[in-house]
Amino acid sequence: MVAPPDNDVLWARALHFRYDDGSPGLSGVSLGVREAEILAVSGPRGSGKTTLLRCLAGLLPPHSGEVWFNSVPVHTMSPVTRERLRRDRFGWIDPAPVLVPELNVWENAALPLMLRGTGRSRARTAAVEWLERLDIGDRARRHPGELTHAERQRVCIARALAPAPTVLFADEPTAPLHRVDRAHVLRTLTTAARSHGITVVLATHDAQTAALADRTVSLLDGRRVRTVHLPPAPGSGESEGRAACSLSV
Ligand SMILES: Nc1ncnc2c1ncn2[C@@H]1O[C@H](COP(=O)(O)OP(=O)(O)OP(=O)(O)O)[C@@H](O)[C@H]1O
Repeated sequence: MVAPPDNDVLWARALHFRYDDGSPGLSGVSLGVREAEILAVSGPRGSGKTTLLRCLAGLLPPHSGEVWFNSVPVHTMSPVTRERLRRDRFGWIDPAPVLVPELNVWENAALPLMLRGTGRSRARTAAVEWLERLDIGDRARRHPGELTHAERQRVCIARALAPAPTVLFADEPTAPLHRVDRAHVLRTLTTAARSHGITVVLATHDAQTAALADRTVSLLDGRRVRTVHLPPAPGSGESEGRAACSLSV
């Protein structure tokens, strides 16, 4: 095993993953994520973004390849150790909001902190602070069933940020939001990450969202690719746009 570079908080080498039904999820993806970096993973639907995030977060063990977190191998960890790593160091935002219906909004947002052992009162303070930053502080005592879909997603984002994870995996985090809402929530998320030194791995198929990141890696059919914009063909007008092609890297 080759140890990863010191300044990469996450490092993956030659990840391969195939689903039980034979669908190829990843075919040899390597990448490094630097500390406090916001890295966008872009690509069309089905290109492997979710699969890559799940492998990096220790949710899916790759069939081959390596994942390292802060120079510690994740791919050889026992399931219990990986679970503890996810609980204590990682945050996760899904494209659709999933909350515990029996708990109110602040209890939902405080849940990961309480699972880490933070007392109820401190956890509530931290959760409410994040709910306020995301403009839903006034819903803190409501239950998820009383919220709109977009409000529930904001709660999920507050829940992921409240414990200040070392790495936040955000899989299309603003998919359920309207365009105006989306810009505000993304700005809150990226500003929070930058001010707290949180590393973010953000899956998105939206170029505007990817533009907020420090760097983008692109996937196509489970492989990393580089998109090259070709100059317009001689004689064609600018209005016809520019062709692009993807090269495996
Ligand atoms: N649970 C699953 N079982 C079987 N195949 C799957 C499963 N999840 C994903 N796949 C397949 O693996 C490939 C990569 O899917 P993945 O969800 O990682 O892509 P994605 O880029 O995140 O797509 P999207 O933007 O639609 O979420 C696709 O061909 C997909 O159909």
